[in-house]
Amino acid sequence: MLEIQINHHQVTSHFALNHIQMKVKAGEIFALIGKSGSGKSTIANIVVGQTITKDASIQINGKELNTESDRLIKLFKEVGYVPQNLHLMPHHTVEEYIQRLVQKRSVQEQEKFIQKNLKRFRLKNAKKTKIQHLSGGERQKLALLEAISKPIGILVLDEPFSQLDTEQKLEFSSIFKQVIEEEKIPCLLISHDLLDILSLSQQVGILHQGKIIFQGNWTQFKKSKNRFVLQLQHAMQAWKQKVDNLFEA
Ligand SMILES: Nc1ncnc2c1ncn2[C@@H]1O[C@H](COP(=O)(O)OP(=O)(O)OP(=O)(O)O)[C@@H](O)[C@H]1O
Repeated sequence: MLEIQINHHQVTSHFALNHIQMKVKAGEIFALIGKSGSGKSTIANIVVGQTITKDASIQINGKELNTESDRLIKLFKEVGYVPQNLHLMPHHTVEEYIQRLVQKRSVQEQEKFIQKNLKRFRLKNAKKTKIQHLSGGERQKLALLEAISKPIGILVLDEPFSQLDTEQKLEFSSIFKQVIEEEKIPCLLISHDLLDILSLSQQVGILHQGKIIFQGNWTQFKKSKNRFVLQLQHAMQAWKQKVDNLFEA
């Protein structure tokens, strides 16, 4: 279980996070959505330990990460993080890159890890391709693979869909969901587009000007009369109507 509590975090004189509370169970995805500038990346950075704040608590199974000593580390040790801008070494092939992730293991274990994950992440056909020549979807899959290649207690992804086309989004979603379930990790997923997280997350939180103005499961989302949720529901219905019209025509 991941428990996040950020009481107050002042970013600028005009912007602060206030009263943020989220709980994510093992194997579940909590999708945090909000418009640009609502504070999503600031929350992600606090949860992974890249932004230091004292008035916050980040706990994995009751163990506090946000302590004086852990705040000195650039990224909390138990955290897997896929940032918005990926930093993958461009001149390695996919296979070399994966091997590098597990180079401390025995040769046999390395080979087992490589074969298992080339299959699981559907990267077999790209194994000899240099990272600089990969598609956006392949790069995103490799970044996720890297994040889970060490023992972690939580996983945080910041806008993983923003560089992907529709087909890549669908493929990445399905692999991502399967990996989270298999690894049984609580996951915080940051996104600005509700359509990307539909049927992917168990819970959704809506962030507005540094505050969470709705959080719950999809049944609660459907029933909610919160004005921000209603706006999103209308947008979704409009999309559905467009798709229906296209296929009925
Ligand atoms: N290092 C910084 N210096 C000054 N202002 C900042 C800094 N980081 C964030 N902000 C401000 O804090 C607010 C929240 O930014 P944040 O990046 O968390 O939003 P976001 O929801 O992730 O936006 P986006 O979807 O565009 O990435 C914005 O008003 C932003 O300008």
